Amino acid sequence: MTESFGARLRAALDEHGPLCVGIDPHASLLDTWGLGQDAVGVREFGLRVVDAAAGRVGVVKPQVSFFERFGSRGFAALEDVFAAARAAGLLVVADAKRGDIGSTNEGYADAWIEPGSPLEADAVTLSPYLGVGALDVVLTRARAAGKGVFVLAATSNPEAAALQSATTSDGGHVAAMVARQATAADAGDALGAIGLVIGATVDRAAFGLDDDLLRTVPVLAPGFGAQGATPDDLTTRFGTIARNVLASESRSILRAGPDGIAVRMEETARRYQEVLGA
Ligand SMILES: O=C(O)c1cc(=O)[nH]c(=O)n1[C@@H]1O[C@H](COP(=O)(O)O)[C@@H](O)[C@H]1O
Repeated sequence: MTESFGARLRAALDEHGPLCVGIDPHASLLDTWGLGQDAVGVREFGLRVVDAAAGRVGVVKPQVSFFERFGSRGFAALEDVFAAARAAGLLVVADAKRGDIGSTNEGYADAWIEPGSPLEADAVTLSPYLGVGALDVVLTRARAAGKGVFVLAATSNPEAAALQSATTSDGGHVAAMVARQATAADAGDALGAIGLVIGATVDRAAFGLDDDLLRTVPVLAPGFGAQGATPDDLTTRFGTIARNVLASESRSILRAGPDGIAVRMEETARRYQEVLGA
């Protein structure tokens, strides 16, 4: 039987702690890393981050846009980065933020979480703006294939708060409605396959994202590092669910450059472990 994404994520979190390293080859970072503004540059960047991550963290999160900007060559580079990461035993979260009407979502499931697909990842980020129900096909396919998804609930960027904390017709909040609908079928005692994105910069209470709703839900929490949240926010923001949280950092790690990145990752990973008392 295929091992569930929740079980694989649990094992990665328990072995390596919460740090998830974002692979975001911003144009400015390619320059400082001495790499070209082309598909060769983003491929090399991604492979070097994977090299540093292997054995030091459990999860990497390549940001698709920075590869996509080079068209088919960029996607080929992304395929190589995914393959190298998975071969190194890292879980790969494709930060693609997909989400469309149901029939089109089938194509996204084929692309990002279908075993054997050229862009096969372990999980993909999804936007629920066309309705959580429209994502059902991806959620069902993820569970069946031992893959995961992270649905955007309360994102780390300040512009999102008004929309995501808006009040729904039943008096709750949009983010909580997304959380409830997306994770409804995942009830159980262990981590599920359907995760949520909840920024480390947000006040969960303002979005109705109480612990009760999130007990067994994997949480992808960007906002640590460059956006201002610190490792201590793992416990101050997430409290009793902190052990189910992936603390995602991109620029704060990547700015260490090709020579410093392994040490930066190690130190940062250790800091999160200390916060959790591991
Ligand atoms: O889905 C994401 O990963 C994501 C969600 C969110 O709420 N906020 C957020 O910053 N992200 C991504 O997380 C990364 C954050 O990068 P840094 O701010 O450099 O750590 C970027 O790749 C964002 O696209």
